[in-house]
Amino acid sequence: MKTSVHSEIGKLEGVIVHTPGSEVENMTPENAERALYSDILNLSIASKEYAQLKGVLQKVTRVFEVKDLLSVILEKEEVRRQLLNDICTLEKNELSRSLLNTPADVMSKLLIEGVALEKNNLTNYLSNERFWLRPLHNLFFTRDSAMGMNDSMLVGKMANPVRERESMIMDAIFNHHPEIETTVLNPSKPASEIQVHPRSTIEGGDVQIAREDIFVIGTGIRTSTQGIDFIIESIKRTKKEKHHIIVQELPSSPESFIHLDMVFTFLNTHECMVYPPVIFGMSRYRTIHLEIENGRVNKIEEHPNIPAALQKLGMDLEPISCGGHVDAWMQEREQWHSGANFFAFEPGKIIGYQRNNHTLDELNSKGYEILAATDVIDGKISIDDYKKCVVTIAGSELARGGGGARCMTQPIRRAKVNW
Ligand SMILES: NC(=O)NCCC[C@H](N)C(=O)O
Repeated sequence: MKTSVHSEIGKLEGVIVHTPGSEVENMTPENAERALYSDILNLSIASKEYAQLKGVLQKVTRVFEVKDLLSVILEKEEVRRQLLNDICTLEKNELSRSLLNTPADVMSKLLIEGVALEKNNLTNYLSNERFWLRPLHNLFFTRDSAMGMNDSMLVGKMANPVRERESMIMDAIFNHHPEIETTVLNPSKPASEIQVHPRSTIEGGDVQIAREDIFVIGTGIRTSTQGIDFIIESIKRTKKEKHHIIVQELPSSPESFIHLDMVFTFLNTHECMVYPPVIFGMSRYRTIHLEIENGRVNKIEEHPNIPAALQKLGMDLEPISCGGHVDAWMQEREQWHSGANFFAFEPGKIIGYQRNNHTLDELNSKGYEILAATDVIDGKISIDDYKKCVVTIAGSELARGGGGARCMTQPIRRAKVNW
């Protein structure tokens, strides 16, 4: 499959996900924060909820699992050696011979779920660590570790060490999987002529492809301005035609504002979801438009907000309020549980959490039919019968991990949009 992501809403043709496994439970309240969770999760409940997301995706597109993709590339001796070596160097572990010799599918599982620390010497006996290789608690948020940008896959440069192995795995998959054809752009392995600032970080939750020539990117605690400068440099070097980057500054707290997609997502050709206090509130969080053409930045100017900046570029978007438009408390409560984090699998057809009632009522008042994922999966209703709909998934446990439907999906191919 050739990767191609020219929008946030084009009909989905391929998506990478990760079904959560034991890695989401392998933490205590004390280290949940280190794992970047707001709470600890119960896997058996999370699995049932996740099955709803995956079940809906399987109805509409081709779904790839990270674990399977990884198993395939680990069959190649030089790939497994290189990847394990890179991981051990990064995580300051000695290369494990026994891990290197495990079958590909077992190794894939271990690289995701972690390897327990053997209490076989004094240091290990006294260590407070439970794992020699830590579990990838956040892998089910596949959105963040790599992102489709037109015909390339940009590998994330994660802001927190606990997520760095995720982007290494994605880099290896995109470079070596026989079924995926793409150009990989990786700020950790830049082309020789591009300087990457040591403070560069980029996570997919912040990067949105509004249109082939317009990227909307959040900057805050996860994606640094230096990370966005890397994207600008790459565009300068590879594209002659005019491209636009709209940068949205984000608050650094609470943790529900980590990524742009927690406060702003595209829903349709003419509609977007917004968390009003951040997107429209009187604040010091600026919206900055950079225009790039013929290898240089032509223009940098500020706009009142993202929809206003997009309107100047010919994209007229009606904002729909997360939490409804009446009560600021409801907006705040529903944003906290990823109420603005929708995933579009076709223009006007989106997936989101069932729990955010006020947001769903607001969408319904704008013509979105509310469909239960279970009914879609069971074939009781067909998505094709609706022009606009929101398919709702259960999300009591999943939301505690800190993300929603957009965070849990990494589209690699979408059809072009008929604007
Ligand atoms: N795009 C997103 O907003 N992803 C959610 C990531 C949540 C995860 N616990 C993290 O803090 O990285």
